[in-house]
Amino acid sequence: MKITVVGAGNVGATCANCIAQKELANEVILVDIKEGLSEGKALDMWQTAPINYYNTHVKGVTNDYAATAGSEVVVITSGLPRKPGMSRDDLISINAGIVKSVTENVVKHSPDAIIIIVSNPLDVMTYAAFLTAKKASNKVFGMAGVLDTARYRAFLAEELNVSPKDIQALLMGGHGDTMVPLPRYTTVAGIPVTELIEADKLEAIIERTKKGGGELVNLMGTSAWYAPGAAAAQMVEAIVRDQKRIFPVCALLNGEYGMKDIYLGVPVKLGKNGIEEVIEVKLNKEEMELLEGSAAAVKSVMKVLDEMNIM
Ligand SMILES: NC(=O)C1=CN([C@@H]2O[C@H](COP(=O)(O)OP(=O)(O)OC[C@H]3O[C@@H](n4cnc5c(N)ncnc54)[C@H](O)[C@@H]3O)[C@@H](O)[C@H]2O)C=CC1
Ligand SMILES: O=C([O-])CC(=O)C(=O)O
Repeated sequence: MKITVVGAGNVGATCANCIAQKELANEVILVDIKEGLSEGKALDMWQTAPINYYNTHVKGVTNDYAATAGSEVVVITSGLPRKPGMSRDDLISINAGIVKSVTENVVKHSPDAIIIIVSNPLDVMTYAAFLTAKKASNKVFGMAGVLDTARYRAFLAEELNVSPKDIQALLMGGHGDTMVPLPRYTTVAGIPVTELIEADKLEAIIERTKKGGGELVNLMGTSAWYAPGAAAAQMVEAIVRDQKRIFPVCALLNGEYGMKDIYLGVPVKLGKNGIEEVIEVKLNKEEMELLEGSAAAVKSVMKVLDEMNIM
């Protein structure tokens, strides 16, 4: 079992480290364009193996896709992160070209790989990778919902003073400020969250979740990496261990939720075949309107991709 992570920056290195610590593969290849960066980070990680007690060997390479050949899962994190004052969508002109060229290289050497996109703007970059890879959409999808629900669950756990392990939640839509946390599908050990928290406090948590990425960008001057890296690794785990986990994932819709030809966050079943099912939960009128609003925001960024004419 070989897994590749492209981009040895903050998110990619964290993701590779999580994959190694969970022993999800014999070998993890970490790729970057910056000479020495992936080699150095991989060597540093490998030196934690005797301390953290794992066998997975992380190897770093500079732009050498031959070393990634035969990977079963590839996580693409290469691209610029945003700075304070920017939106994720502002990254499109640079990141679209990066995601396209990286995807071409990945597919050339690992034609059967399942590809998970992390680069922003997430929904549109995942669509770009799908167009480039020319693979079935169950094998090309994006990570955002696992992270966004983790933020939502962490905020709720803190407010309610309960274990984050006991919070189950669903969040749909694009990975932007229009994302749609769903209180009707949020429980604390099976208890509807609305029975445990005042409406105004829940609303404040929903608003904080929607802007959760921006909160961290403002604090650090660049975007988050611990939770994003761990979230992508959790998706890899569901695939390589064929766990049939239900996660919100950025998936191509083909009529589900009345939408087509758009990548959007929806609940799916993840297993060894990648997306094994897109789950259609019942949404009420208000929830559906929010999801449609989020889809419209993603479509407006898809238009920019179209205008750039690089796909
Ligand atoms: N989907 C999500 O929920 C999240 C997405 N992100 C996105 O992930 C991306 C990476 O973020 P960070 O790791 O913080 O950035 P970073 O700047 O720390 O790392 C990015 C790495 O990509 C490398 N790179 C650039 N072009 C490349 C190419 N053609 N081939 C290989 N490597 C290349 C850079 O050299 C750099 O090391 C950003 O676009 C960010 O917005 C970040 C957090 C969450
Ligand atoms: O906010 C950003 O730019 C990075 C990201 O997608 C997140 O942390 O949710």
